[in-house]
Amino acid sequence: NNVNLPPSPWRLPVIGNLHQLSLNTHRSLRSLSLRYGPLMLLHFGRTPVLIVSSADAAHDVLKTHDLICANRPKTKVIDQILRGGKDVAFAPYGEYWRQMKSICIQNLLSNKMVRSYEKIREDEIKLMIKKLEKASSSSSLSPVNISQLFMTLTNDIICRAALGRKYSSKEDGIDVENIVRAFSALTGEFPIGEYIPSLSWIDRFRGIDHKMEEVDKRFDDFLERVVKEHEDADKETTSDLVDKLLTIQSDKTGQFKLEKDALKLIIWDMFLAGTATTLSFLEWTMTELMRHPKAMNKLQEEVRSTSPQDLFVTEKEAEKMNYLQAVIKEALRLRPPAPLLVPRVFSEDVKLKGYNIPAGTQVIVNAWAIQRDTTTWGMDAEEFRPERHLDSDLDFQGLDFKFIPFGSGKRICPGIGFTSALIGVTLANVVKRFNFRMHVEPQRVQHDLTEATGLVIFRKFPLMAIPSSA
Ligand code: HEM
Repeated sequence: NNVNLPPSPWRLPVIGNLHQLSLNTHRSLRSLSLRYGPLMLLHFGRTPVLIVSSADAAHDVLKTHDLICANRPKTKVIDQILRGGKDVAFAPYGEYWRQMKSICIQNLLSNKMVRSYEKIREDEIKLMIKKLEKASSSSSLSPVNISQLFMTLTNDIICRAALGRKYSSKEDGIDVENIVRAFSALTGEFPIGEYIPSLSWIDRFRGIDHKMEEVDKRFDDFLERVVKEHEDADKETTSDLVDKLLTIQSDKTGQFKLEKDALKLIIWDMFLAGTATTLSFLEWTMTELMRHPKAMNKLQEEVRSTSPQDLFVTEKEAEKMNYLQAVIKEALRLRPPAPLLVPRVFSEDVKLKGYNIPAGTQVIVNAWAIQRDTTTWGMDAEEFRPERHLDSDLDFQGLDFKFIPFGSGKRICPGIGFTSALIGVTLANVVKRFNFRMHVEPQRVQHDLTEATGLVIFRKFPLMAIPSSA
């Protein structure tokens, strides 16, 4: 029944509203929602998709109706790479998902586990600082690819915490960073066949199907090797995530059976959900700081005055730096790494603000638009201004719906602690030791802030800067 559906823009036969979306979906969706309202119904092909664009509407969906909106839609990428949602992030809501999420939390993401990786973080940040020192002492003053440094940092930390050691292309002939990039690019390719099955040939023609198979195969080969290495290793000496997963798998007495595919998909999720988002956060935060020298100076003053010269800023110190914490919040507000969160789907019919939404409707929450809404954030909502957080208790734990970079409710990101521990101490140590001059290649001046496409938004072109020792 089509009675009292939310407002919809005019749509074309077959493709629905797809022609109204640009590559930067969060931006086109906001423009449409400004005309059609905070609850707007679009059609991707024949699939109905509810677009949620205000804090108030997000509260209704993610809190009031969290339970019937806790499923994820099924897609081709999920079917192929994630074996129909046998991972955590795309598992259907239910007992399997609950068990899988709790395994990740207990064995990698809990506060206790996160604290145990402090030394790993410190080691890797120090290595990154060494690279910056080398660049800053060279007489050539050549720009450094900051995005690449952050990619290596996050990737190496996840590798060491989850897999027990670093995997790099040089020694292992395997380039994990590249797989992460390739998969992220894939989430930005709009698979038309997903929504319009009769047009699936276009995906084959564009090579999406082939790229998907390739990413799948490369990552699977990598994981196969990691698992084998752990199976062969001396059990007494190691206890990383993979070891723990193998123990759970071999436990025949427990009620939950962890299949081999599921074990690999947990690792896959930790990699993709963890590396891409954290990298995106770091590169955009540094971008904003370099574009806002006043904020950068204030941050440097805070860090340099509270942490003794030449010493590594500890995590405890970083947690207490008010301006640093405000910078982190402001970057998560203005440039949420996953601007449309992760899509959900209604498992039952539901009534929202008087509108009828049928079961099976997909739900996209435009956190990016909500976090730039002038009615809740004020007229300067588009500006990067960390000061707005200084006298406020507002947090990103998913309780206040005007600020939801990690989502909310049952499906909230379980990696908030893991990420928070890393980003503060990374930023503090980097800005403490170096001043940065942004370097934009002349042919890219117009595009310096261009966003790549994908579920997680990277910079389209890497952030380049010339560091000098402070
Ligand atoms: C700045 C960093 C990060 C951001 C912005 C972020 C954001 C998100 C968002 C928006 C969601 C969807 C929430 C929802 O549907 O309501 C999510 C889910 C998830 N995130 Fe994160 N995340 C980050 C870091 C991490 C890290 C470090 C890990 C693990 C190592 C991780 C693992 C996951 C997993 C497994 C899910 C799926 C949860 C579920 O479906 O129940 N994330 N994240």
